[in-house]
Amino acid sequence: MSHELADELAYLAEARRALAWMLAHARMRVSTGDQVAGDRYTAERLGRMLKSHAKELAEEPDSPLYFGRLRFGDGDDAGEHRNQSYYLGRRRVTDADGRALVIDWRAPVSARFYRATARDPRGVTGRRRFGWSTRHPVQLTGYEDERLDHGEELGTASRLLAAEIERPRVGPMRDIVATIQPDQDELVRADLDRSLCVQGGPGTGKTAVGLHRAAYLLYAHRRRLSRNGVLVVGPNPAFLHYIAAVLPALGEVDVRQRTLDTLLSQTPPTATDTADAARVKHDVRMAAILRRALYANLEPPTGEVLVPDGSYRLRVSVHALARELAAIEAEDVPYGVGRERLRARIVAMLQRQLEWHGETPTKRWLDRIGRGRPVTAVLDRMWPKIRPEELLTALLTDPTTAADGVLTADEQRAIRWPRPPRSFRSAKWTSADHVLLDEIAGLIEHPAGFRHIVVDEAQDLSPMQCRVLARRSEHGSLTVLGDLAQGTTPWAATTWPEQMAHLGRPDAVVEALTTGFRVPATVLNLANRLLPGTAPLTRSLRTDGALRIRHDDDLAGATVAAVHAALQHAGSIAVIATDARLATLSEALRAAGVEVNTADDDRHRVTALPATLAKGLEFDHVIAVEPDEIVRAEPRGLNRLYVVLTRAVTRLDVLHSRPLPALLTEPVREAPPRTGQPAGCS
Ligand SMILES: Nc1ncnc2c1ncn2[C@@H]1O[C@H](COP(=O)(O)OP(=O)(O)OP(=O)(O)O)[C@@H](O)[C@H]1O
Repeated sequence: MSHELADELAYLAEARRALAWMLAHARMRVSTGDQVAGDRYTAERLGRMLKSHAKELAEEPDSPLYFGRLRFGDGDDAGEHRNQSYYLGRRRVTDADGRALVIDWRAPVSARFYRATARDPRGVTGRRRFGWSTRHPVQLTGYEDERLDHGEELGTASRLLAAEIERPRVGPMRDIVATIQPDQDELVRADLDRSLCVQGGPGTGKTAVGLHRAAYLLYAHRRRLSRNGVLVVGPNPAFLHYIAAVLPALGEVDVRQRTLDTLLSQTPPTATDTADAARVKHDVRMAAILRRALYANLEPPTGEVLVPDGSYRLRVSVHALARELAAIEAEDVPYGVGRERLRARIVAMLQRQLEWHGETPTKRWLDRIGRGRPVTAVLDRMWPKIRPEELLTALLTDPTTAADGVLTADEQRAIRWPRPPRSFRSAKWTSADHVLLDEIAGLIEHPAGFRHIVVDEAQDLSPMQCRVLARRSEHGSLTVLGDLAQGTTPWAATTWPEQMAHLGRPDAVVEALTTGFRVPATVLNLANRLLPGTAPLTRSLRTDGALRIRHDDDLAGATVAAVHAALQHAGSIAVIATDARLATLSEALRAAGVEVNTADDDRHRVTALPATLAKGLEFDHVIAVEPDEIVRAEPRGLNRLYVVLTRAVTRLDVLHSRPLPALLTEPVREAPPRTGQPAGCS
């Protein structure tokens, strides 16, 4: 064993002792915590905090304590780090004297680990990456050095990076702290107030960047983001399940992760729209229609306000009421605020009259008059209280008035309920209706917002869905991740500036990620044929992939054979087909004795996945069945097939009985010359 490795092993032993001390110390604090705290509430909170800290630490010995080491030289550019050496890990580890043996990957100095280059070393003379065994208990297996002061730099040629991205995928998504790339790190550590839009082809690390950015922001702005500060929005529950472990592995358990549906309602939709109705309801023109429908409830006054008060009769004239109504409408405040403002102005006018009589109204008097019948009755007529469900029921029962001049007759017909419910209480709502209800609720009262929202697969959001998130980030910022080429909804975005405008950030700069960490070049080349000229420019780091295209009239038999062959290799396997075909394929697999994951049991290696739920996921081995059927199943079927094919990490089998979509078999046409920006980035 070399001296250096021996030194490293000695350091590791010391760091492990320090961690054991931290754990023992945390446990002791758990047991004494409630004696230290003054009252029961504080004791309970403190106890909970200490317990979770102790639990976190107890889990730590199973994972590598650190992944890298930085050494600084004695030059000016080293600054306060002159001649220092740091170990970087997922968490800070300190010994009994408070000396940091491992620093957090999010600490400011760690940025130099990810970004220093031989050309721009930033004071760093040496960078070391450690390799660890993947079996438990983890062992240090070696390291890889870059002497930046000698001009050495591995970049993406790093052996440890290659091993990491080629590691078989099993179970949920993993964190990438050990191998974050410089362009990814720039995005992860961007300022909290900066809204980002990240366009990148399949497997370029958009999801990984978004999640690491959330973890970074929570570290750098812990107090500002403490409660309900950060929200992550993903396309479907399967995707959220897949990414759920990343933030907790980075020590962050307080981030809400939601789909748009679950963000909007605790209860799932109880009805479905026709394709035409959904298209209209997701159109941004609905925002203007809903506003118009809501404000159509304002009525000019028809009589004065008369409040008998002891020997006085206080009055507000029709003219004064009309003047206040117009003034408040022009103030552009939420509808609910407008109503209360009108109430306050009426009361203020009554108050002035009382004062004119030489009386001084008390706060109780003001409250009584404000809530009393004469004022409330006028308010209910002029500025009535409205429930979102009531308004939407009226609109979908008869859209004519509100939609006149905005929607065509056909569009109005598409959203009109064929059989309106008796009351809004018995109405059944679709997923798009939940978006409209939220728009109305937002017009009435601003919703509670988040300081930062990470939105994944954002190309698929409709303008109305974008507005849901814009409303919740009005005083915060957004990280918007997506790929225009993977847009599969009827309303998928065609340009990012337009989508960012719907998200309330028209000026956000579009950043591009162009290195592919998942899809092998052979597979990417095949998938890119589906979208000539529009697939984003991605340079795959993976040269090891295998692609097999097979014609077989017995698709079920061919699928079973392909799964058996795939099971000879390590890693996860997905059979992806249209919903309609999948039932037959799953049955054939089970009949052949293959254990297939279900919604309640996902411990097996094989998943049968509908093409519509594949987005964002990845599998070592993908078996895509009958591409032509996937393309024909929906209007943006080519984009769907593009998503399906690009789920493969190592091997892709394409099985077909019908002819393949022509684009996959035609000779590749010369693409128009590319400018510096990826095609999807316009
Ligand atoms: N710097 C990195 N080091 C190691 N692995 C990485 C790195 N960046 C990304 N990966 C891995 O590459 C894979 C793809 O990443 P991710 O899912 O974030 O890509 P994506 O751009 O969101 O893809 P898609 O658009 O297909 O959803 C993941 O397994 C991720 O862990």
